[in-house]
Amino acid sequence: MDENPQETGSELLTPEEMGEADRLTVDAGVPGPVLMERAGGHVAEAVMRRCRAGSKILILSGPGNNGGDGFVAARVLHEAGYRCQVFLAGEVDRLAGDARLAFDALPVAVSPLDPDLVASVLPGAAVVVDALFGAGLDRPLDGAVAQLIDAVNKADVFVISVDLPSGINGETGAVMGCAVEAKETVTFFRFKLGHFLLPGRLACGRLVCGQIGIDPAVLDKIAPSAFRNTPYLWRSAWPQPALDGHKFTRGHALVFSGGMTTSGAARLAAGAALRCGAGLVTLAAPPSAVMVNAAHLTAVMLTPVAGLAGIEAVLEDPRLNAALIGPGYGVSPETRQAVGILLGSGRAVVLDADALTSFETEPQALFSRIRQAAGPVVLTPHGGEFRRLFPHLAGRDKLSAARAAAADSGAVVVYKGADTVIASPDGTAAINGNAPAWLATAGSGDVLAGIICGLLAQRMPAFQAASMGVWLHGAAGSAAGPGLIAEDIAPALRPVLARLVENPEG
Ligand SMILES: NC(=O)C1=CN([C@@H]2O[C@H](COP(=O)(O)OP(=O)(O)OC[C@H]3O[C@@H](n4cnc5c(N)ncnc54)[C@H](OP(=O)(O)O)[C@@H]3O)[C@@H](O)[C@H]2O)[C@@H](O)CC1
Ligand SMILES: [K+]
Repeated sequence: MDENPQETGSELLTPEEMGEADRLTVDAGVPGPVLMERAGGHVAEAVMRRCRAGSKILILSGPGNNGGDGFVAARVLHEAGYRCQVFLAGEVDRLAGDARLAFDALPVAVSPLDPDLVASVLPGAAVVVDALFGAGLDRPLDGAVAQLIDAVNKADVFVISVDLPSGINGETGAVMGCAVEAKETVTFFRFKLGHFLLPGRLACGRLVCGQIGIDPAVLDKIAPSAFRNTPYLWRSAWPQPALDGHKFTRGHALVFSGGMTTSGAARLAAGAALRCGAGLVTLAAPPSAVMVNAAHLTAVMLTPVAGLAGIEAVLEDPRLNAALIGPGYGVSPETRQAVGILLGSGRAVVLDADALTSFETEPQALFSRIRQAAGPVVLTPHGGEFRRLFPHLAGRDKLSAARAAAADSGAVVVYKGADTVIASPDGTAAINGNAPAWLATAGSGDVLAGIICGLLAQRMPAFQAASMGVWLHGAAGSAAGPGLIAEDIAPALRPVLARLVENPEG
């Protein structure tokens, strides 16, 4: 991503919040045309980085201010010696405000947007600037514009989208009818939610954020509650090992193993909990699975735990301060009871996989126990588990579904996927963007649950632990590279953690 993180910040805005930032800036005395001039200037610079003066550039402008940014870019590029051809979707007479001013200042003729005409000139274009629709898109695209977008997507051209690929909803990342598939997207001030939520993220190509003179102080008033999941979000809550500390100050995680033939998931999780800094990790195994676990474990400790009474007994050790249950544990009424015991124990608890599915028929029973729990709780559902626990949220976009799930359950919810959303019951949310495709492999989720449990054992607050866990998991997956299997993730945490220690910005 082409950005200076200090300048760009990690806040993710809705189009409405961006509109508010714009209004506050204009109220503070920066004229709208100045903002548009800078926005169009960033677009022109992106084109100039891509090709030389003399190249042919097609600018597709829409009827609003997104189109206005396109007109500014066209003027700047024309003045710099590029051959610009501008098309307008809509009536010239309906152009208003800043977009109208930018149109009037254009030294280039503007043609009405005829999809066939544009398609005929596409092959000769070095760059197509997509300035059709941005933040103001409020309904699905259809008709001639949809036909045009289809032609642009099929052509082998380099598309730079202004603010958002046209057709992508800036708040949800949804495709509204159809959407431009850009190679690069140039947005302004702060990234928007739709840049990071799928499928929007896939349509954006490379992301660039340019500053246009909006004072970041406006964010104090806007108070955005969604963030990119970067180290900025959680690094200050991460307790780095101190020389005068010892393993007990770094917490003791308890990971529950399934039976003899399903014990691998818990071992993956336990190893990851230890690798990410928990002082001690104990695997609690049913008697049938003690031998198989003993044959595999070295630094992770092992304790036999027989039935629910065994869980009660192991929890008598007050040093065990975080627990994970679910991976390979089995879906059953007994699992529900085991979860109930953990939630009543005051420990930080991570519920994953079978621990979630066991509550499919009575999710409200789980939520009421979570609300009574004295310790923090993190739920880590993938799409299927999410639908089982929160069927009433079907059809919602991922961010609002995750937020509602957190509010309904009282837990921090990690709604997994290529665009994992971490949501807290108070509405704060983070969207993760560093997971490589090859991280979606058997056992990967078990490792993630273990990492989060290990960070909770180190007494990180739940939202920060979950966010850091998701980020570490993605970074380790990238470090391990293609061909990765779940066993590779925990070892790959070492260089990632080393980089974080050296450079807390990651
Ligand atoms: N905020 C800022 O700080 C800054 C913002 N800037 C720029 O402004 C952009 C936002 O501008 P915007 O609000 O004018 O909206 P925009 O995306 O141009 O679309 C609105 C037009 O589209 C139309 N329309 C909508 N849906 C449609 C559909 N499906 N099919 C057909 N038509 C449809 C709608 O028409 P109507 O509903 O009236 O029929 C209206 O005419 C933003 O993305 C950024 O690029 C920069 O200049 C820097 C400062
Ligand atoms: K656009």
